[in-house]
Amino acid sequence: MTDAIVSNLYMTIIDHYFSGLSATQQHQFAELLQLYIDWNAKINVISRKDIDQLMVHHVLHSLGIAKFIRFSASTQILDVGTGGGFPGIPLAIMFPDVQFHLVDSIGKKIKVVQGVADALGLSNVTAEQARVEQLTGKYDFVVSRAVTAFPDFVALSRHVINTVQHNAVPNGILYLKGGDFDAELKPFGRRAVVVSLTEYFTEPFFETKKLIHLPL
Ligand SMILES: C[S@@+](CC[C@H](N)C(=O)[O-])C[C@H]1O[C@@H](n2cnc3c(N)ncnc32)[C@H](O)[C@@H]1O
Repeated sequence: MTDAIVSNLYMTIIDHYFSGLSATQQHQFAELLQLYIDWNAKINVISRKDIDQLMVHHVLHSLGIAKFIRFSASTQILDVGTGGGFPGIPLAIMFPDVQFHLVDSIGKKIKVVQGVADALGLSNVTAEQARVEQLTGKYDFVVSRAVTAFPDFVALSRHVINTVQHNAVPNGILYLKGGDFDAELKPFGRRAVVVSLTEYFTEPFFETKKLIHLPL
């Protein structure tokens, strides 16, 4: 199959789960595969075996957050440890009226993120090489996937959460995580809400995948 055909097949998956996308959003999602193939050849941000699974393992996985919450316009989001742009880039396509700041401690990853955002014309995305501990700005939500153990992640990033609420869901951390992490959630008791992504998506990949929401 050519990459163009694979892109079209993937678009069917996105359309299936998210109806009503604009032509611009459809075009941006369809462009992702080729953009990541091209960038990944220069700077490795997605494992070579996983690039074939980009749309499910990375794009749809990121969009699990969009099933949990529809961010209101002008919400400010920080993606911590974005790597090649996940979950921030798919969410920025999904919510063009929401502002996304994507940070990673490794500069070459931010180069990829900036390249992808520029190619897609994502004017709601900024990207910065930084450690979250150094940031002084405030955000309604921190989104993230696969950065560190959850308690450590909360300790590193809780200082950036804004106390003024703009959304139906309380401000806080939205963290995508797989596997068994019950022990990691113990310190937060019932405050941490865990949703299985199988509630949203039927692909077997999501059988072990969860979203944690910690209001802060
Ligand atoms: C396993 S990768 C995950 C990348 C991306 N979130 C994903 O799911 O594809 C973890 C990333 O977190 C970044 N990172 C780790 N600690 C960080 C910190 N304190 N501040 C910012 N980025 C950090 C690393 O540089 C790395 O790119």
